[in-house]
Amino acid sequence: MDVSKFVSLGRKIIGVGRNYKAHAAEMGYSHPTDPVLFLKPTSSYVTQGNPIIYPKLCSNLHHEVELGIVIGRKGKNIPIHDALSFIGGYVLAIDMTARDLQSAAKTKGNPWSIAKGMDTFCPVSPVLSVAVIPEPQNTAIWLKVNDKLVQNGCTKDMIFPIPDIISYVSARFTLEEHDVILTGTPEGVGPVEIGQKITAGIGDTFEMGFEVVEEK
Ligand SMILES: O=C([O-])CC(=O)C(=O)O
Ligand SMILES: [Mg+2]
Repeated sequence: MDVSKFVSLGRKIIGVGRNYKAHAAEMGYSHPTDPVLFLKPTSSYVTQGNPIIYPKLCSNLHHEVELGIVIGRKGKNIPIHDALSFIGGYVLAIDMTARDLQSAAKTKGNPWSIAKGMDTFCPVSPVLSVAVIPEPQNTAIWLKVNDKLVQNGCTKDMIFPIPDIISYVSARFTLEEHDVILTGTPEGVGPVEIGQKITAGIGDTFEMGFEVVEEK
């Protein structure tokens, strides 16, 4: 699968929040009893070679490194035992979050759409084949800000494992080919600043870099 193809197809980006206990703890969230879902528009995609834009409307932009599942075929009400067969590949993604806008939305009981969905808030790798990630539930994901390692997690620490997420989402939204599910971030989220370089990777298998620039 070619990332430029699925970006242009304009499918869904579904985020799962609070899926790692240590991240839920660092944010002061209670332990969720069901996956917490949100959506990002496809206009938030940004691929390597292009910068992350720090919006003028935001004053606390955070990084959240995540493993993204790329759906390989259409499915509705997918049973947990069959869920892995709906995976067409993976992306490494950064769920960029305007933490100030998210906090304000939480206080008012408003949705997170703006905080999660502004332009360039979904940096993604090219689609990685399933063969590249043989153990998706035991894979290291990490993120550096200017060469300082700030997130260093493992997908084994997910509260809701990948098959459960796919099943849960598909009971609510029909999953379509090339949809992306962001599976949540491990601990260590924090701010990025204009001029910084963000590097994220999957163990020592893959890495990608993005520069943070001011909105013009
Ligand atoms: O904004 C948050 O903390 C929720 C979220 O996306 C995550 O846990 O990955
Ligand atoms: Mg996230």
